[in-house]
Amino acid sequence: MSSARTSHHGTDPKSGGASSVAPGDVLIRFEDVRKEFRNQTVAVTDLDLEVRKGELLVLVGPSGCGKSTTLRMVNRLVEPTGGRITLDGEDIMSTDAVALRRRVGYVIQHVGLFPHRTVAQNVATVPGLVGWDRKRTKARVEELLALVGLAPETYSKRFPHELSGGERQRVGVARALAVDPPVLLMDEPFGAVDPEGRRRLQSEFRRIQSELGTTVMLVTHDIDEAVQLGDRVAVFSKGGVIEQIDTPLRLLSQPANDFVENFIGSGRSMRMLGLGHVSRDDLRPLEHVHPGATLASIPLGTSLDEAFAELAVSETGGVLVTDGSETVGLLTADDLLASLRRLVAEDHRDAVAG
Ligand SMILES: Nc1ncnc2c1ncn2[C@@H]1O[C@H](COP(=O)(O)OP(=O)(O)OP(=O)(O)O)[C@@H](O)[C@H]1O
Repeated sequence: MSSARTSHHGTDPKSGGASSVAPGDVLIRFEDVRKEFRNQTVAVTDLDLEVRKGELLVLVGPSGCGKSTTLRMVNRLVEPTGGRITLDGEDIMSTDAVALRRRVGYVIQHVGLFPHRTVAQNVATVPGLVGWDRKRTKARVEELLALVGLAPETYSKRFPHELSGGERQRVGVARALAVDPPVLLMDEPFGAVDPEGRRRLQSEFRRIQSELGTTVMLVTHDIDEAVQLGDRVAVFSKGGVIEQIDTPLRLLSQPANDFVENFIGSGRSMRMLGLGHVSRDDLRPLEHVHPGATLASIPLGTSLDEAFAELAVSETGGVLVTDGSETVGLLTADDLLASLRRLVAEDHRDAVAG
């Protein structure tokens, strides 16, 4: 994972450690940004926000709080009415809007693929606009399709109506990544996918993003998606106000105020469990297994919430943990709790070090 995974915090949950980040590590900066629409709706009041190079920053909050407006100001689909937004130090208002949009990928829920163009032609849209030759474009399209899990030989020539919703979403992601933009803006990108496909797509996307080192701002109203995907999560309230910006674990373990706590809602601890994974350090030796006991087994790397579900139905209070075909240890409820505590302590240590 890129260095962005190791987040550094200041002590102010609303700054998300802004003061501790070197200026060169910030890719997008919002300074006192305001957006008032013609009908006098103030969607964003006075926003200060820094997006660090290589991080995946999630904007989450209730409907109508200004998340999409904030996102769309970065590529000037919406123009700010006050303050300043810089991309790599350059004021976006003095950058040509078309050139800006070529540097900033944009993925929305209803992907907006061109219906009469094949998958390959859709992915090749921006390379075509910026004048890549055919050979380079073809190689890039194939590389990207493979990256998002769509075998080029099967999918290149299909049309959007010949794809499932999840496959269309993947094509949308591949298209947005085609010229390797330094920034990707994503507005509810996985919204159209069923829950199971969504989880898979989320984790695949996470892998791709960290491989490419793309800086991502992603909008969702789903707190589960936010804490699963984000290096940091900004919780918005009405008027584009940031109530807290922190790592997922800090957000869940130390909500800054009642608004954040209510927004996260019940199930905070289960969500925290979802952030951890069973590792060798959690296990006790196999001697602890009761002779004659029949235990379920789970692989190393299973998320702690799934491990918890197995433990909840285990008659002896333990599950075996495997690495490939080998059983490597026993996990009990106490071990699971210890693992969660360690996770929180490590995150806290990072925060203090930052
Ligand atoms: N073009 C527009 N003209 C006038 N008001 C607008 C416009 N676009 C958005 N708004 C208003 O600005 C506020 C913020 O909208 P925005 O779409 O940014 O919220 P959001 O947090 O992304 O919501 P959702 O999760 O429902 O998409 C809302 O009150 C919305 O009605």
